[in-house]
Amino acid sequence: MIVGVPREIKDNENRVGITPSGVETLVKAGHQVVIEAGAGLGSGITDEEYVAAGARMLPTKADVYEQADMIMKVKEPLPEEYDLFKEGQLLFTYLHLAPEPELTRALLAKKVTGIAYETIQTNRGTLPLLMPMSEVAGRMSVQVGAQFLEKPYGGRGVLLGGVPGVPPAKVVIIGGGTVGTNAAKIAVGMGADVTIIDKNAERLRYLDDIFGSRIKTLISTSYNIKEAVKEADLVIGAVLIPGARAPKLVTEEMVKAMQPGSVIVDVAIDQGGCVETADRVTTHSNPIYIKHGVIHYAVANMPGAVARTSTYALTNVTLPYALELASKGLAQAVKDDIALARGVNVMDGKVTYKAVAEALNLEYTPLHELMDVPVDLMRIA
Ligand SMILES: NC(=O)C1=CN([C@@H]2O[C@H](COP(=O)(O)OP(=O)(O)OC[C@H]3O[C@@H](n4cnc5c(N)ncnc54)[C@H](O)[C@@H]3O)[C@@H](O)[C@H]2O)C=CC1
Ligand SMILES: CC(=O)C(=O)O
Repeated sequence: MIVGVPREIKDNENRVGITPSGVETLVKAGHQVVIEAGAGLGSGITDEEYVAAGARMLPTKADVYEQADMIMKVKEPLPEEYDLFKEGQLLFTYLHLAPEPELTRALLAKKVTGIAYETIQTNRGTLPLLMPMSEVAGRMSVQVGAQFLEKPYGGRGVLLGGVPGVPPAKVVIIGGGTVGTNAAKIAVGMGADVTIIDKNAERLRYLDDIFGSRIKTLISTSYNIKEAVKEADLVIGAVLIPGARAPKLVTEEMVKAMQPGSVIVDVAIDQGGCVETADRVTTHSNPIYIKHGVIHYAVANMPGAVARTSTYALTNVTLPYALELASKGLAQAVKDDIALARGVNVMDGKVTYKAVAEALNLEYTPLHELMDVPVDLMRIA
């Protein structure tokens, strides 16, 4: 198979879909890898390193899309890439289709098979291709939140850890999964007063076990969220229902009740955001806006800012699946690996992931109607 890796074009997206080590693995398995010139530079990887590992560099993105059977990248394609899709091409990347009707339409029209990193899910319910980037974004969320709480950045002028004689800042994390846990690690380390809210009591029990008395936990109800958010200096949105639009748990009224200069980092913005007033996606170039006096940070590719770390963390987990797809072909790969099958969001002009179809009000075609996969594919043990 020819695997193609284009350069990322989202604002300040410095990650790349493959490393030289990944190129070597694919080439040794008998595949060809074509990479857009300069694709790795943002992550500190030169064209020469790719060539030494066995890749062919191509001058333009169009060349890569034209030659590749499978496109392997990081972020969802942007409108200028839609015309480059080839019918039947495999697209292996983060897709986040629920808030992206136009991209979904383009993939359906070109009959591209879109395999979304973020919905590949094991039988235990874990999301192995989302996890490393959630670790990065969770850790970053507290870093950026602490920065924007500083007065010169428009914040309340509050130091996360406080100092002796002055209490620490209150950090409220909504969603205690990978992002939430990693945010809590950093916030606790900085000495903040941390509350984690989740709908899953088992998860809260686990977090209570690992953090002990250094955090407070709250079950997710609208009342608890309202009371916690009112007092918060920093709110971190970290909920996820795989594939679906994020539920709007923090309402505009709750945001109005926050102190001016407090900060919201809605990490879940890639799935539409869990804060009602996080009504637009921001970029690394222009990361915040202010609404009701509260700073909103809603960057959908946070790990792109720490590209070197993130590229290696991401490709550690994507490569084994890419190798399965390239070596076995789609049909055999999804038959053999149910986690990978759960990643198929669109194929043959049909939406094959239920939460995406529901979010976009499109017809849903279960994958087992198109491929040899179990009828109860989405049943998580
Ligand atoms: N903006 C960015 O650059 C990045 C965004 N993300 C996004 O961050 C979000 C969170 O990802 P992960 O932590 O990996 O997901 P996860 O699945 O590990 O955790 C999500 C948590 O949300 C909880 N949850 C679901 N509904 C809830 C509700 N109504 N109230 C309270 N809690 C609820 C779940 O119980 C779970 O513990 C996702 O949308 C992910 O795509 C991840 C990485 C980078
Ligand atoms: C998860 C995701 O969307 C990102 O890492 O950019």
